[in-house]
Amino acid sequence: MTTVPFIECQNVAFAYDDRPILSNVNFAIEEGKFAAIMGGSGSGKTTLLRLITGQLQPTAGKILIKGRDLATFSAEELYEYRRRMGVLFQQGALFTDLSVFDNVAFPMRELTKLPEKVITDLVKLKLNAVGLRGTEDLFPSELSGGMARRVALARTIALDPELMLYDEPFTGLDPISLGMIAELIHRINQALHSTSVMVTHDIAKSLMIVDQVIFLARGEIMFSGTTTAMLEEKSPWVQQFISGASTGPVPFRYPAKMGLQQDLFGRHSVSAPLPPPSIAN
Ligand SMILES: Nc1ncnc2c1ncn2[C@@H]1O[C@H](COP(=O)(O)OP(=O)(O)OP(=O)(O)O)[C@@H](O)[C@H]1O
Repeated sequence: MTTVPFIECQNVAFAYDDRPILSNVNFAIEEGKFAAIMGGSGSGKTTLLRLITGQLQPTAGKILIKGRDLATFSAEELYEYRRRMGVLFQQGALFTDLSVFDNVAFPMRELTKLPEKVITDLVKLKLNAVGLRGTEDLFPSELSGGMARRVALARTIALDPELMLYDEPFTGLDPISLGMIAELIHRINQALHSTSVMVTHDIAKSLMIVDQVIFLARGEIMFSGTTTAMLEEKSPWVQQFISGASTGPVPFRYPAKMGLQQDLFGRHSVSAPLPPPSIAN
């Protein structure tokens, strides 16, 4: 019997106005699996995450959630879909004027009618899960970067989401905090059996915790498969990303609309010679 994937992208394309960002994106993530979206800066990873949340709509193709086209969701269905989603943003943005307790309780108070007593117990359980029980009365300014990220993680799992989305959860962390967050994300994924998608640049850590990798380059999928298959992948794009080499097929330059010469001397100056580089002054 074939199962319906939790998320399936079918020939998805997306453009910001007339600027194409993604094309021909096809992949499926089965329920309970953990996928990493990797790729160079500007390759469209966050855009893909926004398409999955329904914040953006594809310009072509379909995104199916449990077999249903996200574009056909009613407002109520979209609300319900998002309510069951936990999103951990880059930097983990906590509300600075709320205590740790109120930060974690926030989604419970906003999205449920749970009594305060139950919320208090749940907040303690969630903080315990990230190793921070006892920090309830602290404010974000009193936390280290790693602790703040863990509080944000506790808030993200407040309502036991069935879909977890992480946008570069390791950014700006020291190696020890990074290891802790990676381990926590892994444990939480195992405990909640949630389907998870993580946008990340950190190959070493993420390959240890995810089941599959979707590798984007120039807005297209260069590789999609298991972590083992990725490590064995011969494509120079993937190889350069894994090795972190500064030279290779991954472009260094933004694709400017005109050449440098035209940019400096005007659109009709194709034949004007560039001056020699000046070392004076
Ligand atoms: N709101 C927007 N309007 C117009 N262009 C945008 C917008 N958001 C992103 N872009 C452009 O879309 C491209 C892909 O951006 P995106 O943020 O998805 O890339 P990314 O792979 O997540 O990059 P990074 O790893 O640097 O965060 C980039 O060239 C970016 O400049």
